[in-house]
Amino acid sequence: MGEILKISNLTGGYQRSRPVLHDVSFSVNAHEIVGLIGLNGAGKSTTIKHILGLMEPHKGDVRLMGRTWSEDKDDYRQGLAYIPEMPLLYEEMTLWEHLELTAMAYGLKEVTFKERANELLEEFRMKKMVKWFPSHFSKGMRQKVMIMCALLVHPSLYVADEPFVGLDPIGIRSFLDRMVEMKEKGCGILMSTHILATAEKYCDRFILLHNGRVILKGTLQELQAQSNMHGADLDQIYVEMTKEDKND
Ligand SMILES: Nc1ncnc2c1ncn2[C@@H]1O[C@H](COP(=O)(O)OP(=O)(O)OP(=O)(O)O)[C@@H](O)[C@H]1O
Repeated sequence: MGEILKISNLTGGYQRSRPVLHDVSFSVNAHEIVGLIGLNGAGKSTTIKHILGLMEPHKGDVRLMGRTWSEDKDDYRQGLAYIPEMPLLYEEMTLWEHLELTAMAYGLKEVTFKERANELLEEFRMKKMVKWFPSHFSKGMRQKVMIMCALLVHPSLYVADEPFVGLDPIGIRSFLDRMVEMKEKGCGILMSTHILATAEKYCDRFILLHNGRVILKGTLQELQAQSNMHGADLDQIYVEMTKEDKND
């Protein structure tokens, strides 16, 4: 199976003297959605920062299509699209300009850009707002701009950090439908979320992080077998595995 992202024995964090992640290893393949699951402070966002090349590993490495970020920064960056938890928009740029800027950063052809942009505006019900500035957007609308920017480009890997926050049910459905479509086209998708019922429905595999370590990984069936909880759902496994006395 085509390996898109491979994290090997990653130890990392904000200070070398105090790593947050310890020996984290997992991969994301083409044609799969992988759920990154963990309690508050487990290390999901820190893992994502390492994937985005914002932080240097203390040990181990992160490879996107076989390359590390430091080997080829531009190529690495164009290979992924990121949907952050907190929408980051330029207050002086309209919605359309945000889409245009993304298209330029990824070297999208004009015709492809316009076709995809119009489709996305329609689907996310944002057509009326193309000339608006972010100060007029609701929280969910801001998140939709981030999602539309990510969907405009077709990278090898999508990384989404809590993508549902602030979205209405139709927005969530559009986002998930699109993720499934991108997965079918061969992208790999890594999605961090606390909404386990949705994760269980859409993710092919899961990575359970706890205190900066991977405590379980695999399909739901594999997680059930590893935790000796046959028939349990993701929520039950997660609660059981993160009980303080079990792992500390
Ligand atoms: N900027 C920072 N500087 C130092 N430590 C940080 C910083 N950001 C996060 N941490 C620490 O790193 C650890 C992991 O945090 P991280 O944000 O990766 O967790 P998370 O799993 O994304 O949590 P949440 O579900 O709350 O978003 C925590 O102990 C946190 O205190």
